[in-house]
Amino acid sequence: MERQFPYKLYLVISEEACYGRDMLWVAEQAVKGGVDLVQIREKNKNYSDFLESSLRLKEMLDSYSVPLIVNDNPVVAVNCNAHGIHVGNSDIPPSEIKKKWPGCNMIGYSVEYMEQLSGTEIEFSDYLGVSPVFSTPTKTDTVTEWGLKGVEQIRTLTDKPLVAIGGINQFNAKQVIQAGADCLAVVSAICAADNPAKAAETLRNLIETA
Ligand SMILES: Cc1ncc(COP(=O)(O)OP(=O)(O)O)c(N)n1
Ligand SMILES: Cc1nc(C(=O)O)sc1CCOP(=O)(O)O
Ligand SMILES: [Mg+2]
Repeated sequence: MERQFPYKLYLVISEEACYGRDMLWVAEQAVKGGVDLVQIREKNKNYSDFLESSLRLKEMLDSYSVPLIVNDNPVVAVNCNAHGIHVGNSDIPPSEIKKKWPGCNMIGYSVEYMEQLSGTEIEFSDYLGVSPVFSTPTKTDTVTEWGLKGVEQIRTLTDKPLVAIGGINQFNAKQVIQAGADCLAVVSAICAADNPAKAAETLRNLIETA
């Protein structure tokens, strides 16, 4: 049985997404509200700034026993002793990550095409990002808007844990879980909220009662 995935609410965070608020503060509030997995996703930082932010975030998250996932960059991930990495179709594939980073605890892999589900990379992945469930201004270089029907369909085709991402908020969270997602990943629903702790708590309650 594949679906050993204890995480339910996944914060994907960057400095940019916090609109001038301290990223560590936003992340800590989110964890207090119920986030149980965090990904640092810095698309515009150089290596040393990305690493420095990751180290600071990791230190804070360690005090709550919340794992840190690094987006895209295995060197940053290894050097901040992250729990794992998330990669997509333009990144180093999961099979290569497994070879180069044997100590990696978790590899997330974005699914943008149905064909990926019958490919070999899936076997090397610990969860699949359903990418995106709904189109979102936060990330516009996406392919298929899966929608709820897409989540349902993917659910029938794999036993891998499914992390839904893209346009998820308090108004659709329950439906996305009911469609078959194991975990919801959000950027703006928490990072742009006036009260990130409250936003996380609301989402977490919706997930738990879906
Ligand atoms: C949980 C989760 N799912 C999907 C993605 C997207 O990854 P990717 O397709 O590699 O795109 P970028 O995030 O690198 O722009 C993700 N980051 N996290
Ligand atoms: C990081 C990311 N990946 C996506 C994908 O579809 O793979 S969508 C996305 C951003 C999600 O932001 P928001 O919660 O603000 O919609
Ligand atoms: Mg990527």
